[in-house]
Amino acid sequence: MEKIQVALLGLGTVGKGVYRTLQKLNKRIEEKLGVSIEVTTILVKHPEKHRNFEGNHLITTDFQHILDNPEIKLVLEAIVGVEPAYSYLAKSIKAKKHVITANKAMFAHHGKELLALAEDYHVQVGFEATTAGGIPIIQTIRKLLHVNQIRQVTAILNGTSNYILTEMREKKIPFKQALYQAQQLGYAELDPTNDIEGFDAFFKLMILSELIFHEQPAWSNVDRIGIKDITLRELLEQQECGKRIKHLASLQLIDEQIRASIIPVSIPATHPLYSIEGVDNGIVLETDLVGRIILAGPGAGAFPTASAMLEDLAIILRSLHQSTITVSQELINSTT
Ligand SMILES: NC(=O)C1=CN([C@@H]2O[C@H](COP(=O)(O)OP(=O)(O)OC[C@H]3O[C@@H](n4cnc5c(N)ncnc54)[C@H](OP(=O)(O)O)[C@@H]3O)[C@@H](O)[C@H]2O)C=CC1
Ligand SMILES: N[C@@H](CC=O)C(=O)O
Repeated sequence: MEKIQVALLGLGTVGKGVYRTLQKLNKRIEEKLGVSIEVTTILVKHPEKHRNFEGNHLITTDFQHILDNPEIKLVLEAIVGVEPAYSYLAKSIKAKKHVITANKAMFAHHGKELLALAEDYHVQVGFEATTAGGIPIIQTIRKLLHVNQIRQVTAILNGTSNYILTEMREKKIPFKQALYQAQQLGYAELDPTNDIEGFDAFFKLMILSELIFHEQPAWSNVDRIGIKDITLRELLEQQECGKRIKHLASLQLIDEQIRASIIPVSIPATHPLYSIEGVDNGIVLETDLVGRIILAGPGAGAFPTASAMLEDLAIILRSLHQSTITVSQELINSTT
């Protein structure tokens, strides 16, 4: 069976989730895709932390090992921050490697450039894991854009914030304790500022805006308020009135202008996102043809994110296989 060598950038919550899922589901992937995936090189920042990590691969801090290895066809990126992630992926693409990323901060800043570069170098970019964890929102939107027009998106896009608000309200615990739990569960980033101040949901909303409207609003025009100042008392008061405070991201086109916001809102039980609880994310798409579509599911964590990255991997490998079949068929046709 053909072996596909891949590199993993990052071996934290997501990196380990991807690695372990590949080990666990190896047989299934082989049966479904007809190829065997082998993680040969893993890039980390602090190699001493990973000395006892299972498996047979090179753990390195030198990205050049990955770049210079022509056998590595695909790079899965799960590191933190805009740089060096963007440079690594741009270089990978120029070396004709396909890339898959979970890094929304980087992709909100540079997704457009990476997609254009990938087109020039005839490789593919997967970014399903950047937005809403395991929910296949990117593929769903892509499928809807052929004929439908998406007019409005209302969503819960940060698993950590939703988890904190749910835990505080249900268990009557303070913000700090709920945040600590979210960190222990691998939902919150190591530095949780982006989660609790709304930047993480902001980056995800900008990625959706780019995908749906082919541009982002001016970042300075987007209202962004996080959840860090919401008190247990406020949550319980709203509950008394039959409402729940949710951290809502909204995107819509008004008079040809993209309007976006990420703010806490008190919503009634009739709202489609009222029952999205815990680490789940929820997305309501309003479209002109099919109408309303609602997606919900795990918005953070090792395995939901691994699911999104590996579905991207499957899509890329299938399309490569498909183009090989097409090319072979064309060759057969031209010789007969
Ligand atoms: N956690 C989640 O639920 C989700 C996270 N994401 C995104 O996935 C990415 C990874 O998140 P997560 O796994 O939680 O983060 P972690 O902090 O758990 O892990 C980050 C990993 O990246 C490595 N790393 C960081 N900077 C560098 C660098 N400059 N060079 C090489 N390696 C580096 C770290 O190395 P070392 O271990 O040596 O320190 C670590 O292994 C982020 O962009 C995040 O936004 C997306 C969806 C869900
Ligand atoms: N920290 C993020 C992880 C997934 O994107 C979140 O909590 O949603």
